[in-house]
Amino acid sequence: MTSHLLRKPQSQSIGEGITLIQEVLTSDSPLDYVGFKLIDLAVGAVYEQPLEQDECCIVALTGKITVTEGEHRFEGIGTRESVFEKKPTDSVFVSGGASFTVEAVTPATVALCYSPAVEPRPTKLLPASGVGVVHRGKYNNQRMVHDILPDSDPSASSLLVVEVYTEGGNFSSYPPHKHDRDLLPEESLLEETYYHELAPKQGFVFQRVYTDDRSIDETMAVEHRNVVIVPAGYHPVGVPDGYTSYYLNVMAGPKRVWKFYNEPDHEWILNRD
Ligand SMILES: O=C(O)C[C@@H](O)[C@H](O)C(=O)CO
Repeated sequence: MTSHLLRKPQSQSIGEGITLIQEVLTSDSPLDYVGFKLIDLAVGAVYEQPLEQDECCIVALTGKITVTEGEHRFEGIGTRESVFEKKPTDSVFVSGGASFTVEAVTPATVALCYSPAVEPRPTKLLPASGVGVVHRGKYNNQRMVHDILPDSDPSASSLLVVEVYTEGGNFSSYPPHKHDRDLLPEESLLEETYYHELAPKQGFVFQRVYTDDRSIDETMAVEHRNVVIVPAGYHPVGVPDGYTSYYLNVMAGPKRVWKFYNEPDHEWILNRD
């Protein structure tokens, strides 16, 4: 059966030195709020993007880039050659209605994270030094999180962006939680995309996306550079021994609050000594 939630990488030339690896649009996915692109840039390549109704977080996943929007110019940003250096990177937030360019100073991979521009916000560098690093979980449920655009940071009007590292033998986004009901303060409605990388590259992880009524229930073998779309439901990730998992989450919904709801059957996992 073809999965509607799992996207394999493509390799489509969309300009001189620009390769589109992933593209998730609201028009070709079950999502209403979240869009995502991943592009590879050769040195000197310039990607240009006019934004209309969407705001965008440009994440310098690897390599060095220069981002320009109007009079704003952020030169040579980006901190790592591989995401598996496990250090935070630089990003730039650009609001709806603006137009930006990304130029590669070195070979680079750039994540473009989109959501509706609810209110205008100034263009802003989100420097690596400002990224919160959080270690969560215990036993085989440990992960490290880089908060690039958490809900505590008002730089964006609807977008949330986070990176997560999970070592082999561990689960993350676990115990299973969801955020698919606009029911604050108990739960917020946030769609989500997962962009995955693996080290070493031939690895895979398992991700299950499922709702309480099982109208969605897919368990996917997810490989390097795949995207998993989470329109609703629980979305845990399990990482086989020997491999390290990285994923970049983009979330958005009607309210910019990350309030998740743990699946009651598995909540006991959080309450162990
Ligand atoms: O803590 C984690 O395991 C990361 C997840 O919270 C992940 O960012 C997510 O599921 C967001 O809803």
